[in-house]
Amino acid sequence: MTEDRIIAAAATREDDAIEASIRPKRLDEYLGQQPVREQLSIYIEAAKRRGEALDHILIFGPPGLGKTTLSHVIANELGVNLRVTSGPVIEKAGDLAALLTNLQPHDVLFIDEIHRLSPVVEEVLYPAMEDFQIDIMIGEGPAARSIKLDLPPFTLIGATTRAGLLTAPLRDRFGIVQRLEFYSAEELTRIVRRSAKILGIDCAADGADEIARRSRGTPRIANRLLRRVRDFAQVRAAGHIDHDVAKAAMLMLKVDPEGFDELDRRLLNLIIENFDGGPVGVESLAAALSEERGTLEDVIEPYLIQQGFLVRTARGRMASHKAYRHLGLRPRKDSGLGIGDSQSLFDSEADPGDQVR
Ligand SMILES: Nc1ncnc2c1ncn2[C@@H]1O[C@H](COP(=O)(O)OP(=O)(O)OP(=O)(O)O)[C@@H](O)[C@H]1O
Ligand SMILES: [Mg+2]
Repeated sequence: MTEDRIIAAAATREDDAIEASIRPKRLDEYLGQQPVREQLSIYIEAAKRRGEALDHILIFGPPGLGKTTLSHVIANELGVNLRVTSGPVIEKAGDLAALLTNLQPHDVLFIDEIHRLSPVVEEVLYPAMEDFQIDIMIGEGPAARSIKLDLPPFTLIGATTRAGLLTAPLRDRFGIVQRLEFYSAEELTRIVRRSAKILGIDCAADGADEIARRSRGTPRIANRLLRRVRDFAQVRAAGHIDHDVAKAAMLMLKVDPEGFDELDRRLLNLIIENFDGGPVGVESLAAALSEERGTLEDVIEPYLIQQGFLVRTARGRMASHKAYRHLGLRPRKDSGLGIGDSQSLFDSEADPGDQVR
């Protein structure tokens, strides 16, 4: 199952527990994502100078890249309260109304998984975002009437792994849209070193580098691998992590030099062996892997695509030459797919199987 993956991008309970100590609180501790940081620092400063609430922000990107962290950072930098909720948790329009009417001026309301809001709740959000007003129904039956309530000016931050699943009217109401990208190995090295320092882990520069390079561009995975390598180092290397110790630990964890685990390799193998290198539709792939389609698309695929191992084409997924080589196989002569053919991560229009959204 995906939850058991050492490199699973979704948060586990252990992650959450350690979270409090290592989650960056200020913009200058939020490493990487340079363009996002630069823009946000300007927007934050400008809103503060004008004494206004910051415009609504939509943050999207694959799991574990720092969406939740960034919203905490934004609220901190603004010096306001952060109220946290998520799309599936807000069941009724009244739940959202209660949250909104309890905000202080300029507060941040963070809605995680905002693509999972119910349509009724979303309707309430539109005037709230646009005019800081909501319409609520008082009473029942013939005596029922609707009244308008004014809200304090606030900032809504919505996070989603799939911007494509948002309805157009909701997406249009965000003044600021930020997409998080996978982190470079250098950025992840800095994140690993920072976390090691906070957690008191003895980790040499080359050890941090090795962990970073196998973290699938994802800070959450980097932090988790750091903890697993620490366990290994404590038992086998007197607690000191260097390049060789990190490498040996990764071998035990079955995380390969590209940061792939067995599931990644199984996916690539499946396309190559069972589907002749592709193209194969995402539904067939998910079924063959016994994984949810959503997990395949949100968690497993994005990094493989970004790194050019997997290619999204109009007719489905294909394994690239890079994938063949990584698995020690010889590319099919006619497959003709180099990395250059890979499409951007969120450009999913090309796959007919994606049009369900
Ligand atoms: N830019 C960053 N610098 C340092 N650490 C980071 C950064 N971004 C994220 N992290 C760390 O990575 C972990 C995961 O981040 P976060 O929970 O914000 O991800 P997310 O995008 O909200 O994931 P999900 O989609 O699962 O909700 C946290 O431990 C956080 O401390
Ligand atoms: Mg999150």
